[in-house]
Amino acid sequence: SLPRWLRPAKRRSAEHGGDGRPRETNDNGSKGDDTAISKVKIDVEEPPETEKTPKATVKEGGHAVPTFSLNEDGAKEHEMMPPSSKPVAPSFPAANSAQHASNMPPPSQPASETTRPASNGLMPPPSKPFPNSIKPVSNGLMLPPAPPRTLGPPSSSAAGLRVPSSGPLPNRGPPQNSQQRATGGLSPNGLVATPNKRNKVLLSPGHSPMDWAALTRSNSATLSGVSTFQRVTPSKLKSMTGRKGKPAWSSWQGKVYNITPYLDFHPGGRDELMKGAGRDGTNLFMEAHPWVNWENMLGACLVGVLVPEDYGSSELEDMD
Ligand code: HEM
Repeated sequence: SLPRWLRPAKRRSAEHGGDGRPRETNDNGSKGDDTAISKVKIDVEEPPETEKTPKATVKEGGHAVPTFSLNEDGAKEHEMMPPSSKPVAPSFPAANSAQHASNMPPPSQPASETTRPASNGLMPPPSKPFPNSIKPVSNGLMLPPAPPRTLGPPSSSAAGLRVPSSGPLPNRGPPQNSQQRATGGLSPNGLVATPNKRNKVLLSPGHSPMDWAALTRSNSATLSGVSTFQRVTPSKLKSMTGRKGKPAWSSWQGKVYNITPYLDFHPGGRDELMKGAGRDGTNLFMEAHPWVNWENMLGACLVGVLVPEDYGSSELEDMD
């Protein structure tokens, strides 16, 4: 394959003079492919003899020929080649369609490109041909970016690059996590089976989450049920069950909240929320909906902080 590359270059120089030997060179082998390629080149370089001629023109074209032959015959080899670089190919890849088809009208630009490669093609090292071959292949397999740069070819090449890049639009991962989504994800996992089922209750009118939010903003001072910040012992917490006229308190990460005002607003229902009354509700809460922000929602219901049993006065114990 390599020798072919070299050959085409030479031929190109000679051919550029304006001869129509292309046919001989075209013999390279892949007929079917040649036809396709030839078509492209033909459009670019010489409008003249259409299909049959194209083969000859291609080789003579020099630039086109080498690239073509490589593509067809040695496409595989070239595929493996590193994206080195130079531009001869640009015209080529453009012709290959992927880029051209999508972006630019081939005729005018390709011609310019072909001419360029020719100039380059005369002396240019083997590297050029590779890129070309690579490009066509690359259109399907590899990324096109490198070749266009080196060539610095016309807008068409650039366009081609742009297009492919845009084409493989980023695969976007899972949608952003929202509370709801999180719940959905959890349910499938099965770890939190119950919550997944969304055992929500029908909240009475005026008790929607929005209503709760409005309430906490307006009456924050009264929702805790206490006038001063409390030091709450475990026994005290235990006594605040929400029964016998007492409010329901529940602790979360060392903080004690009065959950009574929230009972009718709790989407999971009063009964569920009451499971945490008089005790630390962290585990229950986390099992049901770890994505819910307890502190934000019940900030207005903050009673105080938990303290060791012997921390306070005996009065607290008497409360039981
Ligand atoms: C302490 C024991 C608690 C239990 C056992 C419990 C249980 C539940 C259950 C079973 C649901 C319905 C299922 C679901 O929505 O996934 C639910 C929903 C909900 N709970 Fe609780 N809950 C508790 C405490 C709390 C607390 C303290 C808050 C507020 C800080 C709260 C806020 C919510 C919210 C906002 C929802 C709706 C969640 C959503 O729509 O994604 N819960 N809860």
